[in-house]
Amino acid sequence: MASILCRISKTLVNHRLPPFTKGLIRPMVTVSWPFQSQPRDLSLPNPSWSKEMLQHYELYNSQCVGEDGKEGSGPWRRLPSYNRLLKFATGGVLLSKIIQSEARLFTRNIKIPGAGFEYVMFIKKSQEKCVCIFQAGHLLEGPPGHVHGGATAAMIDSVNGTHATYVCGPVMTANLNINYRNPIPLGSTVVLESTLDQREGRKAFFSCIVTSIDGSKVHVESKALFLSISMSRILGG
Ligand SMILES: CCCCCCCCCC(=O)SCCNC(=O)CCNC(=O)[C@H](O)C(C)(C)COP(=O)(O)OP(=O)(O)OC[C@H]1O[C@@H](n2cnc3c(N)ncnc32)[C@H](O)[C@@H]1OP(=O)(O)O
Repeated sequence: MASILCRISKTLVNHRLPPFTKGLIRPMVTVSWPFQSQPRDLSLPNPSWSKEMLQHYELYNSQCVGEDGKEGSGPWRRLPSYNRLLKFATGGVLLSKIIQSEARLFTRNIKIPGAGFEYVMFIKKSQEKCVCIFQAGHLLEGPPGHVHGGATAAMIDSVNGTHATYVCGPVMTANLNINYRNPIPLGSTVVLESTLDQREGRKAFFSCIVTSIDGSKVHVESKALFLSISMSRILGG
C-alpha cells in the first residue's frame, strides 16, 4: 500500500501541468481543516475613516463596555470583520477553476483603505438589532458623485446576512426588496440598521433602514427574507 501511494505521489509531482494551473492546484497535504483564522480584522479604524465614522464607531464601541468597566459586558458587541472563513469550499461548478485562496467576501475585496466598502458592524446582545457604520469610497460610484445602488444593496445584504447568521446560523438570502429614497453622496458615512422582524420555522424576516449619520435623512428602506440552510448544502453547492 505504501509503495502504491508513493508511486501515485511521484506521478503527481512529475506530471507536467499546463501553466494556467499554476497556483490553482495545491498538494493534498495542505488541505486540512477548512476553517482558518482571520489574518486581519478589517473592521478596525484605519486612516481613511472620516471624523463622523470614527465618532460613531466610538459611540457604539463605548457601549460594548458594561457598567462594570469590562469589555464585552455592555449591551452591544462589535463584530470583527468576516472576510472569508472557508478556505476550500467546494460549492459552485466553477470554483475548481479559480484561485480559491484569492476568493473573499465581496464587500471586503477592495484592499486600498477608503477606496471601497469601509464598515464596521455592532450587534445588540438581545439580537433584535444590528448596526453598520458604512463609509462609501470612490470606487463605488453609480450616478455621478453618488453611490451605486448595487453597492448599497450589497451592504444591506451583508448587514442583514450577518445579523441573520448571528441569530439563525447558516442562511441564504431568498428575497431582498429595496426602496431607494435619497441618493447617498460618495464619500459620505451612513448608518444601516438591521431589525429582526419575525421568525417562522426556517424563515427569518429582516428589515433595514439606511440613514445619514445624523439620522436626518432616510436613504434606503428594505425588507429581506433569509432561509436557514444546512452547512453541507453551502459546501456541496
Ligand atoms: C458571517 C457571514 C456573513 C455573510 C454576509 C453575506 C451574506 C450574503 C448572503 C447572500 O447574498 S446569499 C446569496 C444570494 N442568495 C442565493 O443565491 C440563494 C439562491 N436560492 C436558493 O438557494 C434557494 O432558493 C433557497 C435556499 C433560498 C431556498 O431553497 P429551499 O429549497 O431551501 O427552500 P424552498 O424553496 O423549499 O422554500 C422554503 C420556504 O421558503 C419560501 N421561499 C423560498 N424562496 C422564497 C422567495 N424568494 N420569496 C418568498 N418565499 C420564498 C417557500 O415558499 C417555502 O415556504 P413554505 O415553507 O411556507 O412553503
